[in-house]
Amino acid sequence: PSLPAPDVAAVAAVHRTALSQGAPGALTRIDEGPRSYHVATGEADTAAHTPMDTGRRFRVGSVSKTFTTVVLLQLAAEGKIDLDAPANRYLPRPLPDERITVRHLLSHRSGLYDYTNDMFYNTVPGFEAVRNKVFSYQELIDLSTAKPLNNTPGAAYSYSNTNFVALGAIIEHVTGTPVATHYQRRILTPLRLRNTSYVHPRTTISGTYARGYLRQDDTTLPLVDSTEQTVSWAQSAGAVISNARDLNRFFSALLSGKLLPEEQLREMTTMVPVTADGKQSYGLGLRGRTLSCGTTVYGHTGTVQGYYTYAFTTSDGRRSMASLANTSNNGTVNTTLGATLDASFCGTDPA
Ligand SMILES: C[C@@H](NC(=O)[C@@H](C)NC(=O)CCCC[C@H](NC(=O)C[NH3+])C(=O)[O-])C(=O)O
Repeated sequence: PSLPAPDVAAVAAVHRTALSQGAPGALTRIDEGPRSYHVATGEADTAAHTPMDTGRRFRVGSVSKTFTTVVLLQLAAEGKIDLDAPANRYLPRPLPDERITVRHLLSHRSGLYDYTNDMFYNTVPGFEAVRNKVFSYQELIDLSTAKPLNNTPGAAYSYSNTNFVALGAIIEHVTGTPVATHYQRRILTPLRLRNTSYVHPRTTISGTYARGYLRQDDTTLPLVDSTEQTVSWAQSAGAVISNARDLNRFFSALLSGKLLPEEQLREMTTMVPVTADGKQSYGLGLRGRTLSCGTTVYGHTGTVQGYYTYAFTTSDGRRSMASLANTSNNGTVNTTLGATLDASFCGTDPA
């Protein structure tokens, strides 16, 4: 079934609303076969007054979780990891509950506490305390396991960055190779994602990029430029840098079966509802959203200081969209930006 054409005017209206709610800039790129649609609004750099453009790189936050999942599931397809084995079989130091499986980590059902709740309770002080820090996976896991599990392993969906830090530790312990190398060899090189990188613990973004601006908890105070940071607090859960074109290519390739064997892609896209209305779901490192027109799209969202990302594609990978607003700690902007999905895939302005 062919989708209605993207409503580019509606995307631009969503951007304008996001700017009115405090985002310095926004970009959306839609790719469908040889066609691409571009909408860029506001500024990529508020000091230099550089206009936003859709080619700029940015920190993608939890969209990184889907990259980590592709590596993990390729290892599963190679027989190196059993998704239903205890995660402890593959970790250098055990998690506190043997019942936690690799699949629980991939689907946010382990119960492991999310250490970022404490780390960023006070947004800017929390960020300033870690922006130049380098953590080991174990240090982050230890921050989590200092607190009790949220739930019995497998009993419930409970989003936690700890899950994907543990998966990064598993990938490196099982293969002896850094996650960065796996991203490069298994995803970035084959798909020619030349604007995507994993440069942890380097704090700078190379090439042409959008600067990110973190809103303070006291919203009357000016935005904080949060562009340079290690993102070591997230790593395999959130430290990838990319741009809209590369994200669209990544998700299109993933959903059209170019990155995983059928068996693993089926496991990844076996979705569990995570909202009462059933419109939002989670599979393995993958979010599902059913839009106002009934179309379900697959991808991930991302939040890292100064950057909100949406990156989604259709079930056949035919049409993909990536949107960025270069602010964060602003839930209104994050919700507003999500309306680019309806405009891009349903061709309507959901307002
Ligand atoms: C939700 C999102 N998750 C992610 O992208 C991960 C990597 N980010 C976080 O857990 C947010 C950390 C705090 C951000 C900070 N907030 C605060 O400091 C709040 N006190 C900010 O908004 O920049 C996802 O999966 O879509």
